[in-house]
Amino acid sequence: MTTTASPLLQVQGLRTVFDTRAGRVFAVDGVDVTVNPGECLGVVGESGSGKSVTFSSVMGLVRAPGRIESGSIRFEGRDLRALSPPDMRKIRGRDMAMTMQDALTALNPALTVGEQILEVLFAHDETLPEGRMARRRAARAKAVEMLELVGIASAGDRLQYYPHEFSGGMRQRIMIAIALACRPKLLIADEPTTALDVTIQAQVLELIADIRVRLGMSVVLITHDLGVVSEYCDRVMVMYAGQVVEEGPTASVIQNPQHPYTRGLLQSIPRLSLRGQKIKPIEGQVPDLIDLPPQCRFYSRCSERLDACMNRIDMRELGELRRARCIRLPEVKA
Ligand SMILES: Nc1ncnc2c1ncn2[C@@H]1O[C@H](COP(=O)(O)OP(=O)(O)OP(=O)(O)O)[C@@H](O)[C@H]1O
Repeated sequence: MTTTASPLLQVQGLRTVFDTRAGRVFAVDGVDVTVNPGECLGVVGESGSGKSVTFSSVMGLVRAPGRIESGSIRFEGRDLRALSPPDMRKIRGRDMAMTMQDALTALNPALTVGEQILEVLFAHDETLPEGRMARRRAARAKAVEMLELVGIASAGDRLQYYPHEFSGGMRQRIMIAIALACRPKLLIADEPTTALDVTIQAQVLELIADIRVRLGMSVVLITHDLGVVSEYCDRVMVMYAGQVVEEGPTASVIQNPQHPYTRGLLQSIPRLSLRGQKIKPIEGQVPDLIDLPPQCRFYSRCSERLDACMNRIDMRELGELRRARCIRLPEVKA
């Protein structure tokens, strides 16, 4: 993917916190994200690393007790944090859309899937004709088209069905259809396959990959699975305890991981474990995000730690569009 085109999404220094009874949770702490037009960015990391909160922040969907404390979020150059709630609602749905991990709770159980797709189209689709009946007819035709696009047969009839009448895989497809109703430029798919069995997982991922090419959109794929990233993503961003710890073109990161955490992730999955090495899980726990010491966040779990890792560790540019947050790495001066 070229780096010369202006980014579709550019996030800099994002900090999102949750004020809880136990204290302030630094869920996202100084995260930078770039998504270029047409590319697929994989976001990987263990549970609680801040993947969902980062992209809920981008979508303007963080709710109290959470809030964005600082950072800038630009979409096609527009500063999203400066937009009014109605202007942000317009962008959400029309220009960028996010599908949630659990389709059953994300969909409205009281509305048919047709009503839910129509709701999005009526709110955002400026190409619908004037006049109540003509508008409804055109929107219905588009809803059928979207269900067909995500591979749902007898789409016209299925518009009358409620979410619970579909299987888990079908519900994910419906959520994708709703997200795509207005042909957004960016689709953020948060763990689209978590609740699904392996065959259906592959179908949903293929579907997203296929639609991405057909609609020419960018995709952010949030996942625990580096295997999925290696198959579908141009670039990967590895998150740990609210920070990005490594980033770069997928093949380069997977063949030559620079951060000990990325190496740990690779060794903990069967398909991609480095040649000749045994599969082994990363020992220890993600640190408590409330009381974070200034040191490297991976310190307590890192087998390569040095005394100097007790200091604050910044991201280092490594050349070839790669970056990692580890003191052991030589910095490349541009
Ligand atoms: N509503 C909330 N209240 C308090 N803390 C929260 C809330 N939502 C998220 N967090 C904090 O933010 C951290 C990051 O959450 P996030 O959902 O972004 O992780 P994730 O990497 O997407 O994990 P998963 O893969 O399990 O979805 C959590 O560990 C939690 O500490």
